[in-house]
This record gives sequence, structure tokens and C-alpha cells, in this order.
Amino acid sequence: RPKNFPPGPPILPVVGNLLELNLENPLKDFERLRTTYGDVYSLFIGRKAAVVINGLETVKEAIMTKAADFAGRPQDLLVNDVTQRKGVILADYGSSWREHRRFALMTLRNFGLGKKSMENRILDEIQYTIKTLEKSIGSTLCPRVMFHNAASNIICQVLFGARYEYDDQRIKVIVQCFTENAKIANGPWAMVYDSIPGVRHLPLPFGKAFENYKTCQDFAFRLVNEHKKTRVPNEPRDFLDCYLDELEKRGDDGSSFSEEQLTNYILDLHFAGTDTTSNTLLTAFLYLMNYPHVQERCQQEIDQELQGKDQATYDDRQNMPYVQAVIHEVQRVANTVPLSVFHCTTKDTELMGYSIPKGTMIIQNMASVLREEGQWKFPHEFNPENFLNEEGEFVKPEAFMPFSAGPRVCLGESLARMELFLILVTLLRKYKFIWPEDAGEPDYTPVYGVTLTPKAYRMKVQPRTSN
Ligand code: HEM
Repeated sequence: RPKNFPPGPPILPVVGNLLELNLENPLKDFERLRTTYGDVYSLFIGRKAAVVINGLETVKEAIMTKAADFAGRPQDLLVNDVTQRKGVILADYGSSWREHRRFALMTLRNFGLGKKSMENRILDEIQYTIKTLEKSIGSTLCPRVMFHNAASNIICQVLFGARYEYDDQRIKVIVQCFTENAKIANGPWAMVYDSIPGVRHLPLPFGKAFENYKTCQDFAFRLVNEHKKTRVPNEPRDFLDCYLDELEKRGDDGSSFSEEQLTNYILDLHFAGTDTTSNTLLTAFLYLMNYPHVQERCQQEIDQELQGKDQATYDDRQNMPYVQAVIHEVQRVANTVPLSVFHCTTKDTELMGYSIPKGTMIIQNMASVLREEGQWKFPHEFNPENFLNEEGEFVKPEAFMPFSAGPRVCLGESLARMELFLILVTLLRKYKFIWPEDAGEPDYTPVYGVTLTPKAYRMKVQPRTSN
């Protein structure tokens, strides 16, 4: 370890500290190592140094106070090779990332204010979810595909103005490829790929990630070509048209905008906007069915607030403190992106008194903040009281950061929050969700990956009589 580098377990040749970690799911190991070495410790993934950061104070110092020092992304991992170093999520801190991020934020905002608001797009999609639920009344349903498709359709509409039926083969394949890649990307074979460059050309299971990505790229490529044929310049129908307009405007000014970037960019946004939102929804229903009193209290508040209204609007959240508390509590326990996206130091810097050289990979242990003792009234249980004060008003503790924070904070946070609110409120208003009698004890332990996914479960849906 370099001088004054954060402490960590003894380093072995070739494998570094890989043997310290259960590569199928290292989250418990990260917690164990924190108890031994403190809030800032180091691990060697093969020969590559990584610093794991834990707890609100440390995370704030890194990604907020010293934001620019910690806002890079590693460039030599499996995921970088798979995505060919294009797009925004994995782009290093620099002009291409900055330009693309700014463009996405602006475009998403404009579409939110455009002819058909983001809110209406979401509400329209919910009607299809309702259709699916209606079909399963009287029996049980596994909601995974339904929520994945709903989240996927919302972002597809924004990106390229299309939605797909829930059994459409094309989108099924894309969602499947991404779901699989989200598991491969920080699974054991990715660790092998990242730590032992010599194996990268061998036909090993990480090859599947490249195949999956290629399938998605072909799909995105076709969409770009279709748009190029049918677009009217300066009359954008969606995100893709906006990008093509921008590309034309920039011409050959040497900017980072290109068609190749565009293909990977829409895949980035589709992936980031699908697996995250849908897994959060799956977690929500898992808990709501098993905490029926929480579900009922949400329904009471919804009934009262929406009396006489056809449908919910995002503004209604201001008068629904309990529902807000439940959604936030779901996000806290769901810990949907458990290691955030890996950061990287952009220069030699310091953290909590330790020296961290430029180019060090930074792993944010999100659970160490979302469940940190001292930050929450009930850190280790599902309890909406974590977000309510004595007066029953909604409050958001500083340690609530499932979207991370600082310059790399989730770019889709507003969209995700709107989706979670409108979907949950609309469905809870209409139906009672019941854990089937024969389903046994619920298993709350999620399946590990870039995103955490609740284990598959079934739900029983009953129309509510009061509505
Ligand atoms: C519940 C839903 C979501 C959660 C929990 C979530 C969480 C996160 C987290 C933890 C990061 C990493 C931030 C960092 O590196 O510090 C991130 C990045 C990102 N998210 Fe989300 N996200 C969600 C939904 C979405 C949606 C709907 C979109 C679609 C527009 C989106 C787009 C992105 C993008 C593009 C980035 C990369 C930002 C950058 O590197 O500058 N996310 N998200």
C-alpha cells in the first residue's frame, strides 16, 4: 500500500484481496471489513487498488466537499470494454461527460414541460399495468415482467417515442439482456476479468455480457436509423430527435457528440431507468403486502386526498406525508444500487486524513449510510416513521441518498421519484395487494448485482370496494 493509504487486509500476489470477498455477493464482507478497518479502507482487486468508503461523514467529504477530486470513473473494467467507453454513466470526469449530462438534464426537463408532460406519459403507461393486473384478479401474478416493462416503456417513450406491448419480443429481449448484464457486471466473472487482464481474451462467461450488449446496440442502431429517415429537423418528437438536431447544429466543431455516442447513450439511459425503478417497485410491493397496516394507512391517505379526482398528480404528494414516508422508506431498505456506480479519483487527494492517489477506484457502500446507526430512528427495520416527525410531517434525513449525491448524482432522480409516486398511488388506490396464503414466509434478502433484485414472488390482487 502506498504511504498513508487507507488500511486493509494483507495483500496476496495476483489475487490481491479477492479471497476476502464472497464474489457472488460481497456486501456482508464490506460490512465486516468496516468493523475491522474503519470507515475508509482499501482492497486490492487483483493488483488494482480500491478504496471503500462508508458512513455519511466520509461519503459527504468525498462526493460533496471534494466533489471534483472524486467524480471520475474507472476506465479499465469489464463494463468499460462492453460499452466501448461511450455513453454517460461510465464516462470519465471531463468534457464529453459534462456535455452529455447537461444535454440529458435539459432535454428531460423540456420533455417534462412539453406538449405531453412526463406526468401524463407515466399515467398513460399505468393504464397498461392496470390491464395486466385486471387479468390476474382471482388468481396470483408474478409482477416482475410487468414492472420491468412499465419502467422500460416510460423511458422508451421519452427516448424514442415508442412503447411496447408487455409481451413484445423485441423489448423482452432487450430488458432480458440488460437484466443479465446488471448481474454479470459486478459478479465473480467481472472480478476475474478486472483483476487478471491475461484472461480477457479467453472464452469465459463474461463473454455473454458482450453478446448481450451487441444485441442491444443493434436495436438502438435501428432506432437511430429510423429516426434519421422520419425526423423533421428542429421539430423533435423525442430525446433521439433532440440529439440529432444537436448533432447537426454542432457540425464538425470537434465536440463529443456523435451517432456512435447516441446509440450507447440511449442504451445507458434505458438501462439506468428500467432496472432501478422496477426493482424499487418490486421491493415496495413485497413490503406493502407483508405490512398490511402500512398498506392500509397509505390507502386511507390516498382516498382522503384524491376524493372526487380522476387521477393522482405529482403535486398531490405535498399532502400525502405518510405515502411519501413509505416510498422513501422503501427506497432506503431496497438499497437498489448497493455500491452506487464506482467512482475514481481525478487527482492525488485526501480523505479523512488518508492520502489517495489519482486513479484510485472508489467504492461507495450505500448501505453504510442508508442503514447507519445514529442517522435513523429505526436503521434495521422497515418503518416509515424513519421519515416522519412528532407531528406526522414528512422529513428527509440527510443520510437518505439512494441516488447518491454530488456532481454524479443520479441524472434520472426526478423522473424516478415521479414514477414511484404515481405508480404506487394509482395502484394502491385501486387494489388491495395480498401476500398469497400458500406463499410461506417472505424472503427479504435480494439477489445481488449492480442493482439488488427482490427474489421472485407472487401477489394476489383484489379490487378495492371503496373506489
Ligand atoms: C429508483 C430509481 C433509481 C435509483 C435508485 C438510481 C440510483 C443511481 C445511483 C446510485 C447512481 C450513481 C451516482 C454516482 O455515481 O454517484 C445513478 C446514476 C445515474 N442514473 Fe440513476 N437511479 C434511478 C433511476 C434512474 C432513472 C429513471 C434514470 C433515467 C433517466 C437514471 C439515470 C442515471 C444516469 C444517466 C446516471 C449516471 C450519472 C452520471 O454518471 O453522471 N437513473 N443512479
